[in-house]
Amino acid sequence: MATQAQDIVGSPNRLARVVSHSLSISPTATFHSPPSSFGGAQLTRTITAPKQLKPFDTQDIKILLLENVNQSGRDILAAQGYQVEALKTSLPEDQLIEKIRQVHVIGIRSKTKLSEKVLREAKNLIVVGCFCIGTNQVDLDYAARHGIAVFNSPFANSRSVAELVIAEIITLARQLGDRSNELHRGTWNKVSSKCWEIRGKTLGIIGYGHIGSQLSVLAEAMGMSVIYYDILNLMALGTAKQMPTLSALLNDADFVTCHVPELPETKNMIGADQFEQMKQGSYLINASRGTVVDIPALINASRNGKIAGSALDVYPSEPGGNGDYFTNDLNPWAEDLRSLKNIILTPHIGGSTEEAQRAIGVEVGEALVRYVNSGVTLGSVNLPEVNLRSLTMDEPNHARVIYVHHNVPGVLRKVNEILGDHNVDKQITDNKGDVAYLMADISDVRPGQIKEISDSLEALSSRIMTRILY
Ligand SMILES: NC(=O)C1=CN([C@@H]2O[C@H](COP(=O)(O)OP(=O)(O)OC[C@H]3O[C@@H](n4cnc5c(N)ncnc54)[C@H](O)[C@@H]3O)[C@@H](O)[C@H]2O)C=CC1
Ligand SMILES: O=C(O)C(=O)COP(=O)(O)O
Repeated sequence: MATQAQDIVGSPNRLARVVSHSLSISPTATFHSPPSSFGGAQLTRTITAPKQLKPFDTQDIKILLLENVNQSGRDILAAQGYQVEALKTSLPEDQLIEKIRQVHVIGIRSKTKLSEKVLREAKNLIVVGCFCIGTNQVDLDYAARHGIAVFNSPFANSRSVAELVIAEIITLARQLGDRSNELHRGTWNKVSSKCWEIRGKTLGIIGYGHIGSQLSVLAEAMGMSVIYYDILNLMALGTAKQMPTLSALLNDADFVTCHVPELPETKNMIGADQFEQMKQGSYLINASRGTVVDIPALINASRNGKIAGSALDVYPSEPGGNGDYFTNDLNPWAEDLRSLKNIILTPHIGGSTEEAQRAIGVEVGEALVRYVNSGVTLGSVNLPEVNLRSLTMDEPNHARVIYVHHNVPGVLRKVNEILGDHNVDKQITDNKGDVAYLMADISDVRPGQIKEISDSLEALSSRIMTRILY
């Protein structure tokens, strides 16, 4: 069971006003006159000047961060005055549901599953920050259809994963794990049989995206030949060669490494048939997602000598936190896997470096602040990417209206009938599939009118979520 070491940042005891799902955040605190100290200067509201320029009472925003999100991300959020609660582990589903009901923002990594069941309870949630690359753990479609934006960090840990794989290629080729374990147990076992240089060997990369292509460059620099397979036709780096089929790659590679996302099409992408097609005595590495490799098939292929070694960083089921056991209770074949020779088992650490975690904390932390404070969706993986220049502080009685709605005909006309009583300074709208995102800055608004605008927008049948900022 996950230990829940708590590390509370911010002010957990300060009561947040409940923000309704039609999220007009603290409408009564919406209009902040420019502080006199600004003397009418043309100050733009930016996320780095939160103290007096904040668009609403940021102390009302409740954030839950799970899975030991890096301090860099926590600091960015806490600096805004948000209430930030940070836990070191993921949470069991029942506890997650209990917690998620109360927060406006949740930050997770690869472990926490935000399924429809969980998100259905998240009545106050406006945004999810995945402090990692993968977003397969979130029901992106459900989130979009309920106006919940999702952000991630698309490549801040790619280099760390690529470097780990390089280390694993050499470790497997030289059986370093076994030699080290033997000597740890006191056994001197100096052998060269079936230990190889990697120079001149062929690396087969499945998925030539951010990680696969970075790995390609590093592997060539060490004298390997690189071939890759991808569903997209992608430019080869260096002298790498794209293969027409997965089978062609499996037939030719000495080392096969997987870098595809978790998708229905990639589930058990490497199974008994694929091991069959691999070279005798070849190696398999998986640092993508645990569902990509059929592990019982890998165990068979290792036992019958087809596979000379393997490295796994990811598993179909992973423990909730450090110190938890990796046993058959979690994955029925765990003991068999642990008993194999020349297998490197790591606890999903591909992206776990100081550099990567710090960069991810900053990138996702800033995206969350931008979204909460300004409604900007740049970098969102499930909503259309919409940006609008920030309001300036010297103009009183401005408001930013955000209206997430179903992408059906006639909505803009109705919205603009509502906003038309005010001066619409600027407006932008875009859609992604069935969901559209509209942002408008309006002026000549008196504080009492905010609720009226919000209620009118909420009454439209197209409404998914309304937020009024400033
Ligand atoms: N072990 C770890 O700690 C980490 C694991 N990851 C995992 O690695 C995965 C890959 O990461 P990136 O390279 O950044 O992703 P990416 O999106 O840049 O690249 C993935 C590539 O896979 C290709 N692809 C998709 N479906 C395919 C299929 N059926 N057959 C062949 N190719 C296919 C795509 O076209 C794309 O080029 C992530 O989705 C994540 O699950 C990412 C970071 C850290
Ligand atoms: O970035 C990813 O997708 C990863 O798999 C790394 O996940 P983590 O942040 O270590 O839980």
